[in-house]
Amino acid sequence: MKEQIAQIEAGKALPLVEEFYTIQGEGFHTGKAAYFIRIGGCDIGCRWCDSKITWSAAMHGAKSIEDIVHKVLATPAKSVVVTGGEPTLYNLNPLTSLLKKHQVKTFLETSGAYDISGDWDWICLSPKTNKHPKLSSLSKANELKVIIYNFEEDIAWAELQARKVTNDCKLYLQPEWSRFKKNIDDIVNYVKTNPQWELSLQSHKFAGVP
Ligand SMILES: C[S@@+](CC[C@H](N)C(=O)[O-])C[C@H]1O[C@@H](n2cnc3c(N)ncnc32)[C@H](O)[C@@H]1O
Ligand SMILES: Nc1nc2[nH]cc(C(=O)O)c2c(=O)[nH]1
Ligand code: SF4
Ligand SMILES: [Mg+2]
Repeated sequence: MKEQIAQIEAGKALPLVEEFYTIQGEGFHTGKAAYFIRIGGCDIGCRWCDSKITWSAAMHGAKSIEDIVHKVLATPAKSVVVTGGEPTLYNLNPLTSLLKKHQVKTFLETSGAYDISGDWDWICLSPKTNKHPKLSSLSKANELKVIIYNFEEDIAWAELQARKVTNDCKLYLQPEWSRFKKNIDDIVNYVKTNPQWELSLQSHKFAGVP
């Protein structure tokens, strides 16, 4: 157990919830094949989180990064999406350098609430009102993806965060899944009026894939 904790602290092993090869369903890279690594542990507590199973890291066994990458390399995947849970709770330097050693592109999904370790080809930051993103993380984002649950208040939150990212950061509004029907018309109208924003759908859920 002590050895496992040391391995996790060093970023040599990570609490793995699941791994799967699928299609990136959301945001800028939508539609491209990608291998997903979902890491356990998150203390942010979004009430609509679709991955609540990840919240307790202790429920998920630690897996060595060599074993994780070995499974990636057994597929034709050219890119890996590291998600969670909140993956930035961990030291991601060893995992990303091993992936890059094998010419695999590294994509991150994060709330931005913690410092970002690792070497990333693409960072998707989805800011949360429960625990605000760090300015240092916002400045690294290639993509800002704001979830719309309460339309008025979440749009205001989206506009506030958009002021803190770089000029070339892509801006997405993504309907919260359970309130899709309630909010989609307002989101579409907002994008038409404010075309700096784009619509991101969770297309994997429509396609029925993980
Ligand atoms: C499960 S989170 C894990 C990564 C990180 N903790 C985060 O929140 O960005 C992955 C992505 O799914 C989004 N998401 C989670 N639940 C959702 C829901 N019910 N509807 C739409 N998007 C959701 C998050 O905002 C995030 O962009
Ligand atoms: N297909 C698919 N695309 C995704 N993009 C971001 C996801 C995530 O949970 O981080 C996700 C996911 O869970 N599945
Ligand atoms: S930050 Fe991400 S994983 Fe954590 S509760 Fe929110 S959506 Fe879920
Ligand atoms: Mg998901």
